Amino acid sequence: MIEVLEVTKRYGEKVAVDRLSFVARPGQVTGFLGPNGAGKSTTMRMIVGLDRPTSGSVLVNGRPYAEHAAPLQEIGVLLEAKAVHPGRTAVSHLLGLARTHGIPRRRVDEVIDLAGLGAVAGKRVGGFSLGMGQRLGIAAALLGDPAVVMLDEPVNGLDPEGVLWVRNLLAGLAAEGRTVMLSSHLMSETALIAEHLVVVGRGRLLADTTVAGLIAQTAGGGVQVATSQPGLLRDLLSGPGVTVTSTASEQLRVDGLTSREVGAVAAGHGIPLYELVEHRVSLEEAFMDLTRDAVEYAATPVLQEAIR
Ligand SMILES: Nc1ncnc2c1ncn2[C@@H]1O[C@H](COP(=O)(O)OP(=O)(O)OP(=O)(O)O)[C@@H](O)[C@H]1O
Repeated sequence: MIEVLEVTKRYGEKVAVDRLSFVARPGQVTGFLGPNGAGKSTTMRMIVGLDRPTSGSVLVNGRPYAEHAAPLQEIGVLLEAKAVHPGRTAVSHLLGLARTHGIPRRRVDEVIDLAGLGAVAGKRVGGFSLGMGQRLGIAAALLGDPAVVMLDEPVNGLDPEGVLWVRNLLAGLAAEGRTVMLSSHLMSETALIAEHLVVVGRGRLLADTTVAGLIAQTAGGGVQVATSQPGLLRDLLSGPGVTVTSTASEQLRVDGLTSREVGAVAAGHGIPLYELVEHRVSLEEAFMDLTRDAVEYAATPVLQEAIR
């Protein structure tokens, strides 16, 4: 379990993380989402003691990271995939890490297989592609068979097969009862992997929810209807909590009712419908809606104009 409790991190004037609280629980994948500069990496660094909160506290399996005698066996982390000596081979890098914790060679071979690195295990890391580096970083994170796995942008640089591999791997780790947390700034991709979502912007918590919850809390898109009798249908549908607007000569947009309810009213009065579409808000729209005011490096209208 990872517990982030009222954490604030300042760098001089800059507030990178602002009274942030959330819990990543065992048995599920938590997606840690936010636009660039939202404070995700800073939070992850504080979770593993690489940075100290200005205030608040962070616990891994009930204790601050530094208080664990064998931290690799508590939490496996991928923070910077390229933070490996380029002259080392994948095996020597993992063996070096394993020795610090008395982890047997057998486990090194296991994680090499698990990460699909068998063919390149004896090659120098300096020649690895970004994707291979990510796989090596994930192998290192799993080395200590930890109860908590935390990965910063794990699918960055992976091809579609690699993305699928990460997705299945993380689902498997959560199914074994581990706490899995991954950061990303891509909503649609994260929604395929994570069930629990923690969304941050400018260091603050914007949402602590599920994929379904995020969609539900974003304003719905209404129902679009096309009929030969828009006036009659409009009168029949109008009522408390329902707004009906005319969008074209035979088209209406209905807010406050489902497509099923609109269809039932039309059928009940013998009104023919040519179109009945519920506009669903996409996850990406929901995410952008939520983080709109928290994007640090948004293109200004002038810039957008210049790009056109
Ligand atoms: N060491 C530092 N000194 C000063 N400011 C910092 C430092 N580290 C991070 N920041 C600032 O804190 C804010 C949060 O940065 P952080 O890297 O945690 O965001 P992020 O969500 O991980 O972004 P990205 O998706 O771009 O990696 C940013 O405005 C960043 O410029």
